[in-house]
Amino acid sequence: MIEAENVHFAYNGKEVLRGIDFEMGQEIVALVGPNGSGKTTLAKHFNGLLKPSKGRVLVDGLDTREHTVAELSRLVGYVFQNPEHMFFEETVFNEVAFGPRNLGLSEEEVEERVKWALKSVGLEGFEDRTPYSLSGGEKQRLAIACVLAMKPKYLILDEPTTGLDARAEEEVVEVIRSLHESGHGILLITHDMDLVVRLAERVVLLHGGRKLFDGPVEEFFTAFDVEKYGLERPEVVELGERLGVGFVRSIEEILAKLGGEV
Ligand SMILES: Nc1ncnc2c1ncn2[C@@H]1O[C@H](COP(=O)(O)OP(=O)(O)OP(=O)(O)O)[C@@H](O)[C@H]1O
Repeated sequence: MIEAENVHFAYNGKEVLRGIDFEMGQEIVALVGPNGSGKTTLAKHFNGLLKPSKGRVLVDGLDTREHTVAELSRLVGYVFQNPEHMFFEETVFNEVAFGPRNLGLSEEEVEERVKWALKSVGLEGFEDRTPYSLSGGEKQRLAIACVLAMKPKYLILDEPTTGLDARAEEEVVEVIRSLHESGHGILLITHDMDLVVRLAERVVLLHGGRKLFDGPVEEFFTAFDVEKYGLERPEVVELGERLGVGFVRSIEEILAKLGGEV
């Protein structure tokens, strides 16, 4: 469980988190909100990169103020936006091996983890490639593999599909689904409401450093005024309503519901 209790945080005296309460387990939670609302700042509290100026954050009961980022990254993996800027090794293998080697694991264990992490994101066979030669979607999956190799229980993914074409996006979505199915809790920071409706179980909306919504994705898109916060309702949700089939997350669901009525 990741728990935030009344978290406040200020950069140079300017408060950007104003008393956030939040908790999540092994679920997929979408963290949304306009630019500058505090999403990244909040997420950075969950692996200890930032510490609250007031309130506290607990990760599986560990108070982040009492533990280092290195300790917390074994529990919470953070995949940053545009992760390709963080690659520095010459091969995909070494890129993924970097974290486990730093943990002091034997080379045999390192190899096992690298294989497993690359397989989890569908990049088997890419070991000897240079990270820079990968496509956008492959780079994103490599970044996930690097974090996964630390075997974290929770993953924070910051805009994991931005800039990807439809096919690459689909591959990343599949990786996220399968990580969730294998028991990871996933915090998805995104501006993409289509991604939210496809993947998330719960939505948390930040605005001006405050939490204004925290609930099921269905309630967010049907009972909450998302447009007021500059967010768009996904087309599939609009379509479902117009066709009178209620809340749906995909075209397949619409077809299934219509088919069921015929
Ligand atoms: N290192 C920093 N120093 C000073 N101010 C910062 C720093 N990082 C973020 N801020 C400010 O804190 C506020 C919240 O920023 P944050 O990056 O958490 O928002 P966000 O919701 O993730 O935005 P976006 O959707 O644009 O990524 C913004 O006003 C931002 O300018």
